[in-house]
Amino acid sequence: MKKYDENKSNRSKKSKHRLFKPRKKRNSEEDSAIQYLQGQYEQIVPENIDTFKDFPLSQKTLKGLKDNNYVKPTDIQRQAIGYALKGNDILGAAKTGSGKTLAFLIPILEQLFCKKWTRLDGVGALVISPTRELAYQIYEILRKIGQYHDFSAGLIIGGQNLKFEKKRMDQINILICTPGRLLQHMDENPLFDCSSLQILVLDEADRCLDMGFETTMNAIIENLPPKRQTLLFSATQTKSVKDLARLSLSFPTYIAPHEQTETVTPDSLQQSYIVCKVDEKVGILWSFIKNHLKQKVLVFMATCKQVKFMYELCCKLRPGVSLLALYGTLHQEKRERIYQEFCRKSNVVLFATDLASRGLDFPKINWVIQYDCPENVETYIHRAGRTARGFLGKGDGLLMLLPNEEIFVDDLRKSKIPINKISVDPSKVISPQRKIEALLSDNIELKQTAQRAFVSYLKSVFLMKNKDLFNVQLLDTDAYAKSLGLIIPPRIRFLQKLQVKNMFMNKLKEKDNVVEKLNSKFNAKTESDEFISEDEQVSNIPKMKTKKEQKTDANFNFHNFDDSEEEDFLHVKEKNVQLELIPLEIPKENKKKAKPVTKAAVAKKILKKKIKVNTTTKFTDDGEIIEDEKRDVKSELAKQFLSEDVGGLDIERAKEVLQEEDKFDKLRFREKVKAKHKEQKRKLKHKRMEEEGEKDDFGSQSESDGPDLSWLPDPNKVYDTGDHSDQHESDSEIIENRQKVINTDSEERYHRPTKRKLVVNRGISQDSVKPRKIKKVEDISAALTVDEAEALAMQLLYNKK
Ligand SMILES: Nc1ncnc2c1ncn2[C@@H]1O[C@H](COP(=O)(O)OP(=O)(O)OP(=O)(O)O)[C@@H](O)[C@H]1O
Repeated sequence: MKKYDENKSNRSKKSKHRLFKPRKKRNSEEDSAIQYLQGQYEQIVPENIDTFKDFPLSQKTLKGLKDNNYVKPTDIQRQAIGYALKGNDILGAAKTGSGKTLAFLIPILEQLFCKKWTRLDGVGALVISPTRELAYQIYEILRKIGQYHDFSAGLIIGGQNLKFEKKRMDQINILICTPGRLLQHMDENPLFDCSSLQILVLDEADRCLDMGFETTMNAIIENLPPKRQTLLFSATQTKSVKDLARLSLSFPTYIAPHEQTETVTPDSLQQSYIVCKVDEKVGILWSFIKNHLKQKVLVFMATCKQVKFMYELCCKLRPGVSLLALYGTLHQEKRERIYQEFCRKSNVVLFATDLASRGLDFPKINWVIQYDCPENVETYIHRAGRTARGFLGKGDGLLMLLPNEEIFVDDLRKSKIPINKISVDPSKVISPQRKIEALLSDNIELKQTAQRAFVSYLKSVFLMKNKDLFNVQLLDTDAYAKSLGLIIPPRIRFLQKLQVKNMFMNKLKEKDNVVEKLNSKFNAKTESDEFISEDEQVSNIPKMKTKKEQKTDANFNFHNFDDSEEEDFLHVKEKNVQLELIPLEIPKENKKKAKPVTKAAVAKKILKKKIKVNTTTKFTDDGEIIEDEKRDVKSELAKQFLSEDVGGLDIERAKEVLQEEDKFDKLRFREKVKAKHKEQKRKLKHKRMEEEGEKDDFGSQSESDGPDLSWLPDPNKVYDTGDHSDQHESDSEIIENRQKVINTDSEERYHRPTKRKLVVNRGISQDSVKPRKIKKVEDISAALTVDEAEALAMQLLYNKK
């Protein structure tokens, strides 16, 4: 309250600058009104309350209620408001749709009014709701009935602009929030301060305090001032002492106006159930929708994926009514839009998860269908309670159960829920299976959605706590897949794993039985063995097996277990009981004692073995190590640095080393670039040559044909006189040489290659381009004897003539 006083003084300082005289008068009026109201609190008798005016409420609140047509309080309002005004902690339980929201909003307004709460006083009341939609709904009702008050109210829920919320947190008096976002502000927002909190309200308290929100709620409660008023409301109120202790309630008043009534659900709610096979569900729901086109229907399903699929499928099948879907994985804006659309429309079907099961007050719902069996009775009550709300509300509920789920009806009846079995007229059920199959074959996305829906449903059944009620093994998965239009049932990995695990457990059990048998047999045997001579006993002891043999025996028997093997198994065991039992019966204590291998231990081991971690060694085909240049250090400085075995890291030194290494890296890089350029050039050249080759193919003769020398004059015609027989040399060598000389000579005359001139022009030394053939002539002349040379000269002269 200290802060409150400080703020009051601040306020008076500020007000000096304004015209404040008339306000002073009003203040005194207000004070006396507050005093009067507070004096009346002790005299409230719930039974005497007929209208809201009978409560000692402020004019502002009464006006707000009247404007919204709230004249007569409901049972829970009549009983709870009085105690709440007195400042008692309250545990309120009343049927769904019985007006619990006003039962806590009116006391909040009144308490803050009586304490003259202002913006500067910070958070005075905190309302926590399990879902965003419910928080939004409470916020809207508060805005309506509190319109004449000067308090500021804030809606703090996930999916909204956190920055925007953060800036305004210090100006909010009444905070409506979801647990997650509230904790986020508590942790991250320095402007958030709830040290002067007066009232804490948990709507759907049992849900807020259950396992799902446990840690978040514990953290929130820790941050709240212990001196406060706490109000808990729900249709299925928690009575758990543990929960109440968590909230440190001080002598809470338990208010349950409907506890003595015959039913826990609204009287105007007509409830029925049907039993059908899992593969009939889609057909029945589709037929129901087709037969209730002029109604407002809410269909609850177990998972988001089912909702998504059913919504998309029905949209494609076009039943002739508006369709909506509401589930947690949708974007917040979309969720809000759908919520409002469903509130507004009258002929509409909404597919939803349990997100919409608690607290939401959709107006005038005709039917609530529970397509999948609810987790427990509480969930059933909240789902069904979305219809038949308020004073005049009426509605119907339909629960669809599988044959094995029919036992759930007993639980419902035990919990005072009147429900009747009805049967479906098969002639009225139109199964859209063929259409669905056709749609799925055309639309791969829809098919994938169907597959996900299929798996998610099985998973949800598998994860349910109540195994008597939910048994995934009893589901005809193939038929169910077909009903969703999936001709080939999707793989259900978690089920396959489960089956393997079950098999494993069964075999273990069988083994345990065998071991027990063996133990008893062994005991019996040892007793009888006492009468056998020592020698005989020795001969009966089998040869000791090595550990490895024991292990393989055990494994073998384990994996290939059948009756015949059991015989062998028993036989062997009888002889060597001690050995065979070891691998089978691993004492649990021993298992526990096994030290977990820590990362540090692994690192130590590696260090001991001197293994260089994070290194890769590459080998050639011949087994030689390929050196990785990138990893090896090159500079002397780096080598020295690595060889030093000093703990820690000298950053300056490491920098120097890196700089040194950098030089080598640059060199390596340059070399690489050069090699790359070279390769590019080579490729370019190769390409050019190929292109030239291609040109030849099209332009002239191909290379393989050789150059066309047909235009050259025939050397024989040029040099020959005609009679070759006379000129035949006896010596073959001379003929050969002579021929060469003739060729050279003719080449010189007719084919002086221009290329050589070009080469000379480029400045290449003359020696390197010396015509080889001239050299050959020199060689030849050198190799000839004097006589031969003379003969050759004569011949040449003769030819010239
Ligand atoms: N005094 C009243 N007079 C007329 N209508 C009322 C009054 N109180 C509540 N209602 C109407 O009754 C409906 C249900 O109220 P509310 O949502 O508070 O119920 P609830 O008990 O919180 O339900 P649930 O358990 O499902 O959360 C609302 O439409 C609300 O406007």
